[in-house]
Amino acid sequence: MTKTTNNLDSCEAFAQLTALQPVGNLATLLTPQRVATAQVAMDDGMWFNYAAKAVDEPILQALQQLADEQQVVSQYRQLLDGAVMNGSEQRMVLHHLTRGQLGADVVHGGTSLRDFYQQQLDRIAAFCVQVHNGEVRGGSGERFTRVCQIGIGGSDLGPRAMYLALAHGQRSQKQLKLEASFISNVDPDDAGQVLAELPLSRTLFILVSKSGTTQETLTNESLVREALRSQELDPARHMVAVTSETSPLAQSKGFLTSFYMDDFVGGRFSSTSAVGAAVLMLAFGETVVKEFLAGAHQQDCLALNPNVDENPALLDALIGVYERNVLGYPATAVLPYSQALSRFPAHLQQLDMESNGKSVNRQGQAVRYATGPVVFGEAGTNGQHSFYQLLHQGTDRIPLQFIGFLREQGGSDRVIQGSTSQQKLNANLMAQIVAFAKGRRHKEANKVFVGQRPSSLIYAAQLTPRVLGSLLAHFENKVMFQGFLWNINSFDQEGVQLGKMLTQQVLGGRVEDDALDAYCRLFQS
Ligand SMILES: O=P(O)(O)OC[C@H]1O[C@H](O)[C@H](O)[C@@H](O)[C@@H]1O
Repeated sequence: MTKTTNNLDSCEAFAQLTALQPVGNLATLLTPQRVATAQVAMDDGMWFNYAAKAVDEPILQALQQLADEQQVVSQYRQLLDGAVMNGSEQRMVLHHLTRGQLGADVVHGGTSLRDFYQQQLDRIAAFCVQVHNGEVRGGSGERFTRVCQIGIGGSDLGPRAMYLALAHGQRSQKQLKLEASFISNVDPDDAGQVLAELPLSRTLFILVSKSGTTQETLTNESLVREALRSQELDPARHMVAVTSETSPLAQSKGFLTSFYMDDFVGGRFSSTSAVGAAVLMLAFGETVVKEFLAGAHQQDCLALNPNVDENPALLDALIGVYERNVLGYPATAVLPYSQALSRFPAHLQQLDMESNGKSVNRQGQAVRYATGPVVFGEAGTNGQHSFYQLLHQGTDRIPLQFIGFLREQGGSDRVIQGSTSQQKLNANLMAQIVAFAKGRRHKEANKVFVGQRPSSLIYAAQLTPRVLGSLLAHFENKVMFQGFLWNINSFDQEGVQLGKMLTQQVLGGRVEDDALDAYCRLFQS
């Protein structure tokens, strides 16, 4: 029997890990020397620093053994080579291939899928040139100056977070080609508000849906088409589609052109496929997107290293499993000290919680241990004035994932009252790490900080396109490794289906459940 199907609680290394003495005092562990050395290079001057994590040498060694016993890097290699890692849907998992080849040539239906993904990127690049130079124009003959993506879940969160992460920097360097907006929610106020602000005759819409069947997206598509028609604009000259080749959308007419992904790229892992590339290339051009993809590919390469002290995503994943399954922490907070990453926590919520929010293993049996944590977050320092109270003094201990940069993106930083805004931002970040770890004694009970709140820090000189790609892939790979460690399928998402089915009953007037029927009556008035 192969080891790759082992549950976490049947691993010898997990038993050893559980038997180890936890770190007694994070405050004393956090020495200056540890701050300077407890880190793993992520390349491009980027680091994963785990100095303020409650893991000492024996724990790290046990984590290495756990990674070895669960053969997580060899599972990653199998995934890269095109093994069916999404067993419940009988699918390969190929998002890494959208940004480079690391394993065997993966061929499906006679086509090399690396070639397929690259061709789609090339087609998008060629189309973007035509839009940018005015060869492709809107129905009234005007040049496109805006782009608006219609999509939800993985067809919104990642691309939107990536766009927002780069827009200010690109705008300040006068490199922003088209400003982007997004419509996702089926709430009519979402489309209503975005459409009211857009110059429709100059707007190109990208309809993004992998399945081509998502209710919210198709509803919003209709609203957009109606809005265009109401201004006597031909919707077919204002809309492109991004979808999987097998979806109903792939057959439909009424688009300037269509770009494709396939069933082997999960929605939440699709930012580096045509799903993210279309809006990012329209907004920033091909060079920026190539840099972004190169950063992601670089992390994918690092993730092949079996040594945890040289593989940041694996180390991050293992520490997360230790905190979840040995220390029993229920959640994790993502705290980027960068306004550009304001939607990054929202993307990670889907990435992590939709992937690892599972209770059965890959053999379909219930697991008897905790899997994915609750993930939430907010850009610093905004979070400090909101939920940090609970993080500092609440009854749950919640591990923290800080992200920070030496320099801002926009070049507008200036000294105000003795320090620049970036210096203030980073002073807050550093202060928080130490406050969380070390706490403070006080004679008044409500002013005591017990500390012992672990955190890690990813930092780099600046949030460039390449660094952004690295960050994205780091978390994708962390989530993947955690799924392997927990022996769960991180690549399906059945948890969304029940609600969808009941929604259809409500809309079709065929409600079977009496409580749901009662709720329907509440909303009738
Ligand atoms: O891209 P689409 O097929 O429209 O799917 C959009 C989203 O909806 C689904 O309900 C899934 O939970 C998500 O994983 C997916 O990203």
